[in-house]
Amino acid sequence: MAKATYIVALDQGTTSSRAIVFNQQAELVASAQREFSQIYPQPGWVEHDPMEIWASQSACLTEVLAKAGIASEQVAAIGITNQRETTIVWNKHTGQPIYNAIVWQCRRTTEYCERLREQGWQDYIKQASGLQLDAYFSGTKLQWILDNVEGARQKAEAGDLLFGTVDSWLLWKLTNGRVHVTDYTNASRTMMFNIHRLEWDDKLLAMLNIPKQMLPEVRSCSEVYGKTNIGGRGGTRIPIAGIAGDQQAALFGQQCFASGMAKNTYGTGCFLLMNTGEQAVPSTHGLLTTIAFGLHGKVHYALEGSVFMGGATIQWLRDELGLIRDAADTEYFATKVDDCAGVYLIPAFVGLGAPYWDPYARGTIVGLSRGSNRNHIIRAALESIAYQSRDLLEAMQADANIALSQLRVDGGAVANDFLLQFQADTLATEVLRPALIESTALGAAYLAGLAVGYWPDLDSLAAHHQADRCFVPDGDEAKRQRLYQGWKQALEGSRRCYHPQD
Ligand SMILES: Nc1ncnc2c1ncn2[C@@H]1O[C@H](COP(=O)(O)OP(=O)(O)O)[C@@H](O)[C@H]1O
Ligand SMILES: O=P(O)(O)OC[C@H](O)CO
Repeated sequence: MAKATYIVALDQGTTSSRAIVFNQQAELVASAQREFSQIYPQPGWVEHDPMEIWASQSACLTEVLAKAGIASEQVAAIGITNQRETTIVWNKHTGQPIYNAIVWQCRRTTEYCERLREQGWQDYIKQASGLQLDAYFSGTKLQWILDNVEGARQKAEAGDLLFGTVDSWLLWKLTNGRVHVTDYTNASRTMMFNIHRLEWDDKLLAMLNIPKQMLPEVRSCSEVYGKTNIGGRGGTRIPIAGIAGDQQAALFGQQCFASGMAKNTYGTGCFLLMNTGEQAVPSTHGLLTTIAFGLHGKVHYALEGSVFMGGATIQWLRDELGLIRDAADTEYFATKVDDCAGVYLIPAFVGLGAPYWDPYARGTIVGLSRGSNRNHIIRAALESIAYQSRDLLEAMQADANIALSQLRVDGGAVANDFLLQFQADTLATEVLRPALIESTALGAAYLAGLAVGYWPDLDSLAAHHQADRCFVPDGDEAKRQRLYQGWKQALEGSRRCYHPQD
């Protein structure tokens, strides 16, 4: 009898690398996870060691196969999903990175962005790349490396250096330096890619002074890019057949294949993506236009809103205020009070992301009275996650003119029933939690499996999306509006509390 085969997803996140084995029913068979170092050389700067990323990711791959008890020839394909925007430059002859990876959270190029804004580039960037002019994206990070690492620019111009987001770096390592490729979703986060023409944009490259020869070739999200040898020379050669940035992979894993479907991932931050079909919808409400996936010769676009402080707000309650011992405790405390009693917490600790893009806003707690207690503050923190997501969805619906019928959710914080019920109430929309919340890894597995015929087509995946629970809105419209108005007022206050001239 032929042995069963599996798909392995490599999920390279901001704080850990993971590998997950899925079977043909899209069930999780085994997983392995390794954390790696976060490097903070200066306030606002964030780096990773690319070699540690690779070491942790390849160790997870070996470990997960051992845990699952499967031989490498039973792996039908590998899919890669990754933290996006994080920028790596390496020497193509030696395979050595020339600098640490500059992480998506790193703000070191804010001044580069200010300069580009003064030069009037903002509109062109938005029109060509779909992005806001911000240090979040790879373009200015790559420019910084070429400007600041000795000899980098000359080497890049001589064709000795390669650039990649984390997917490209892993693929290059997995194929022993043979394949230098990225996919549409990762390319669409670089601020160098034209999302309409589906090619590197010469004008943006000139603006950033980036030599084109260091960029990877851009391919679809589901095809065989190359093969990796597990078990060294002479070992089994496994196709690497799927790539997508982690938020796009989650959208795919949640099976939001049709226009108008949306998912929200509640991790450290929150990332809300809505599929807008084959049409790239420009945002006039502070969102990003990005590529959802490229498959079978077609590209689907998405509107995206990202919130910097999601579950991280809960970590702040735990680590800085000491109000809770464990993130899960928040549900117990929040439900000890009937409502927030007018207390709002605005977690603008690092400014505000979409749809406000205000780097100068600061965190506030407002509405405190003599009777306010820690339950109200904990509840306000959870509610802030839901309100920020509502801000995104309101912007999305205004941009795309689509009324959402259901929001699919995933990420660590969706274990919290209170949060999801409150989210459904404030959106007046059903919130659906799937049985398997590993949507990101599942999305990468689907993409790889589709490429090698492990799953024949999108329809064949439908049976694998199982609901765990659907949170139905309470229908109290007056309360919904009143509470949200309070949030909006509190938010305006947080934007006035610090100013660059201060
Ligand atoms: N039960 C819970 N209630 C609220 N927040 C939670 C809960 N469990 C985890 N979190 C939050 O979710 C985040 C972890 O989610 P995860 O998806 O692992 O994040 P990431 O992938 O960004 O590292 C943490 O910020 C944590 O505070
Ligand atoms: O690694 P995560 O899950 O925090 O996701 C990071 C995002 O891709 C950044 O855009």
